Amino acid sequence: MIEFINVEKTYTNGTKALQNINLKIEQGEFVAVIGLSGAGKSTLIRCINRMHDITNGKLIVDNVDVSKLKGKDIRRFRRRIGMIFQSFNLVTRTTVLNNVLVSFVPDLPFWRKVTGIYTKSQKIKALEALDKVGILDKAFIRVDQLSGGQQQRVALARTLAQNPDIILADEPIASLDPVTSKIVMEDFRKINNDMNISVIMNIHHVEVALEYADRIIGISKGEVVFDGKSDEVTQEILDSIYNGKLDEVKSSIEESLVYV
Ligand SMILES: Nc1ncnc2c1ncn2[C@@H]1O[C@H](COP(=O)(O)OP(=O)(O)OP(=O)(O)O)[C@@H](O)[C@H]1O
Repeated sequence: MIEFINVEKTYTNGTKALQNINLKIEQGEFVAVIGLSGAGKSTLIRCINRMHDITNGKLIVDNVDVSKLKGKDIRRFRRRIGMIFQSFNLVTRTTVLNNVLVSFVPDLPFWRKVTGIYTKSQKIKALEALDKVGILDKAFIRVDQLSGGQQQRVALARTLAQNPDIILADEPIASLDPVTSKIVMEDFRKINNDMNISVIMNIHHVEVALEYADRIIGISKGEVVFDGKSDEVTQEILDSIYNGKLDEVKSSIEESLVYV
């Protein structure tokens, strides 16, 4: 379980990105975090794996007080939390399989890191992860020959290979067209349903969030203004989360897709 208790985050330049955050997210939930640009969605997600430190309050993940972790313990903790970014973060000039195998690097002894020799069982795990997201046939293809959606699925496979309990996804479909977005969202749904991995996703596409997530957390100016089931979300609630600017958000998403 992920628990935020009176969490506050103020950046060093004085920007208060989060305040009064109180949330409990159970294992296996599929949560979408929505809100205007600058509302604090990314900050909220990135506090969970200590990419950002909280300034006040407590953040507990499976009985671990995240703020108290140090050195090796942070790295060990992060192994249980996969992170997916809008930009995929792949090494495009090598194969799909090599990109997934990278997830094992922190576990390798020094000589294996240098020689890049992975064990048979690691290779099997990597191939299984590719199979789960439906791109096993692409294992030996260079990443730069794949479409955006396929690249995001490689990133998902790389995360799955590390056997996480939680996947944090920061705008995973922001640079994908609607059809490809759907395919990637189906992967998230499958992983969430079949493997009981919690998915916490920051997303601009409201309709997609409502379709795929079980729970919606609406953030406005660093505070939670809605927390409930997707099917409880009404137009009024969306207006309060987006300060009445939802149409502007939708048209800016449509404009950005013209350039995909
Ligand atoms: N590293 C940083 N240093 C200072 N301020 C930051 C930093 N990162 C984010 N902020 C500020 O914190 C606030 C919340 O930002 P955050 O990126 O969490 O919002 P967001 O809802 O994810 O926005 P977007 O949808 O545009 O990504 C904003 O005012 C932003 O300018």
